Amino acid sequence: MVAIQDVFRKERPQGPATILAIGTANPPNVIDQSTYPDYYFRVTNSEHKQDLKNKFRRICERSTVKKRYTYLTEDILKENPNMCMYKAPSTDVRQEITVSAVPELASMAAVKALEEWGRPRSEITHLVFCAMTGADMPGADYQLLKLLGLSHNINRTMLYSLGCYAGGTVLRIAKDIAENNKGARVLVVSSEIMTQVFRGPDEAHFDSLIGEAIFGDGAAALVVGADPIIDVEKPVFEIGFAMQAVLPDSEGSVEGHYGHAGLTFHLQNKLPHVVAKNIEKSLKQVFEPVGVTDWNELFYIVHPGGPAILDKTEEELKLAPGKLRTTRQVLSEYGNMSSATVLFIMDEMRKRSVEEGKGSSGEGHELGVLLGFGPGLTMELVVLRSVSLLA
Ligand SMILES: CC(=O)CC(=O)SCCNC(=O)CCNC(=O)[C@H](O)C(C)(C)COP(=O)(O)OP(=O)(O)OC[C@H]1O[C@@H](n2cnc3c(N)ncnc32)[C@H](O)[C@@H]1OP(=O)(O)O
Repeated sequence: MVAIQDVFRKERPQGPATILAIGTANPPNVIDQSTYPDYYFRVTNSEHKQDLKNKFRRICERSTVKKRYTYLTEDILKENPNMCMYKAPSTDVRQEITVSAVPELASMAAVKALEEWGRPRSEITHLVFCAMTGADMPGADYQLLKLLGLSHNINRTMLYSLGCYAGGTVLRIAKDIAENNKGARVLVVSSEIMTQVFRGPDEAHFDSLIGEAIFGDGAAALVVGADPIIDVEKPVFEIGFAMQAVLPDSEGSVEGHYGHAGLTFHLQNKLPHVVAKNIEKSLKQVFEPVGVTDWNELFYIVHPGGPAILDKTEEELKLAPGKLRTTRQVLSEYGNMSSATVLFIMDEMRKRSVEEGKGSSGEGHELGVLLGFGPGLTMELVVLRSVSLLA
């Protein structure tokens, strides 16, 4: 008798997983950071908390964020005043908005990625989807499949509640799928809606106000596959290696907890320091075997949890000025969109590299690193290899 594994054994592709297209999307409502403190304290009926408002204004100014996008309008907040308190029963309404918004925004990003990819949707074989919020059954992956008209036979993986590091997680999983299944084409999606996180100010929870100053809504989608079809598929970056680690002495640095008032975020002041002091050890582990010891030889896509994380990372790695400029630009234009942010940075980097006549999609460098951070404190490290832009 033929063994079952021999019947279903898959041929493996020759080359590494490759990013073949990227699309991004944001909801239409724009937050102007310069007027946000006035708006936020007015809409949450907190005008009397003047000291807190002044401190919040300083944080907004120093956040380096200029604008961000949100599903939440003033009308929604007026209709749901409990969302404007620090902690009042409001999970149901938050959930109602998020459950439909997560797949909706995801589909807008995915349509752009699929258009750029250029092949029929029926050739997508796998879907890997992450979202911090909006857990539901069946999940946002199922809703997206319906919205896009994807095959009912694709293999779906839905990852809820990972937090900001998930932008690296989805790439790591997509790499394993693409490199183990010949012909696999993986639609990778991150859709992050902060409706569960928005809340009014509270003096005893200033970390929550840091989230209010930086978080924004956004979705990104990628198509990943190995052995690109020449003259049909256009590689953007190769995924060379991917790993995850829990950083030492980091427990409690970032946590999120669900309750009757949605998702509350807890951030410790030491977070930027913990992140930065652990990066070099991991870079050495990964890059020394391939002969890279000067960290300025790499391009960088770093989850911009806040500018303090980027400042400390630059300092620890002794990076030349401007090495994180694409990361900082995305933070400035969109805020911290949790896991989607690193994928936006990747998109921005390959576009700028073309516009500025760089030799490769990685700002002229061959190798680069994508770093995701989030609850745990968990770090995802993904090594990317750029593609040549020289004719
Ligand atoms: C969602 C996920 O899974 C992962 C994530 O991305 S979570 C988000 C992670 N991001 C962060 O933790 C933000 C990191 N911090 C920053 O970038 C900067 O501190 C900032 C932009 C928020 C403010 O910049 P700054 O004003 O130059 O910082 P700094 O002087 O250190 O702090 C200003 C005030 O905020 C307070 N503060 C800073 N971080 C705080 C925290 N985590 N909790 C409470 N208070 C905090 C400081 O104590 C200080 O208060 P005082 O003025 O009363 O002394």
